[in-house]
Amino acid sequence: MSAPFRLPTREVAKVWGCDALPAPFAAPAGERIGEIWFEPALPVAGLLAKYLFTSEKLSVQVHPSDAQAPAGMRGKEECWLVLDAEPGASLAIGFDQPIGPEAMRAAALDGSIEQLLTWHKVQRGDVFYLPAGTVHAIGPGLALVEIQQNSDITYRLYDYGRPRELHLDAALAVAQGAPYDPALRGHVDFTRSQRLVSGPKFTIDLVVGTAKPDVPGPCLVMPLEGKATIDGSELEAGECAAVASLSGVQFAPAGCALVAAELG
Ligand SMILES: O=P(O)(O)OC[C@H]1O[C@](O)(CO)[C@@H](O)[C@@H]1O
Repeated sequence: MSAPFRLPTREVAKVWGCDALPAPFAAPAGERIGEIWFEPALPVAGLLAKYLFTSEKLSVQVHPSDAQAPAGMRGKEECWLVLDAEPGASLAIGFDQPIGPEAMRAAALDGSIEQLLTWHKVQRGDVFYLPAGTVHAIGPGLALVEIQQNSDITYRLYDYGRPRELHLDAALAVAQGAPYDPALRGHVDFTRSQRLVSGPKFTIDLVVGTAKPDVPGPCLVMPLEGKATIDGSELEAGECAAVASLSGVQFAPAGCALVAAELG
């Protein structure tokens, strides 16, 4: 395979980010890093993988679908795998009760939307798939991997009074005022390989040990623990590569990794 296969990283400072990151990451002095992006590239240009580190709540937000995104842009479906959670850490997905657009607008304006969302207590190994249109907010005290469509369209409904831009009309045009489907939540214990997500926009496999998942084409490879070897070159935990196939990839016997592939 032609080098370089490692995707370049981008550290994104966020008001809700952390000034101390777990190894192998490190925040530059004085910066609160919320996200480490792996810049998408061929042959997997449609997927964006990130690590997220939170010390405060993210905005209450929603993303559009492919059909709802501005012309020429992708929508944003996303999946989270929780790597670490402080005791009591939680994240919000969907609403406790169905809610219409006007009530959602009023709740976003007065901040009560935060209490109308369903806050899920989380722990290491929890997995959530978020279809476009799902209203959500990630809480503090979390480290997670996010695999998402390669899109940076976030419509904020509420930001706890922080001085960041809101996008209420755009958000209300795509937001589903519905409870979260519990079938979209899972849990892994990192002891065995398994498929975490089977579509509709991408697949994600957790690989524990050396056996390769059934992923026939281009994919992202993200070692979480231990190294993977790609055509003889080592890929460390905390790195991510885009490969044309898994044929040249060797997973570590005692490691675990994520493999993500675009669908459609
Ligand atoms: O608007 P905020 O709070 O910075 O959150 C944006 C972030 O939230 C996420 O959509 C995760 O929910 C990230 O992909 C995105 O960068």
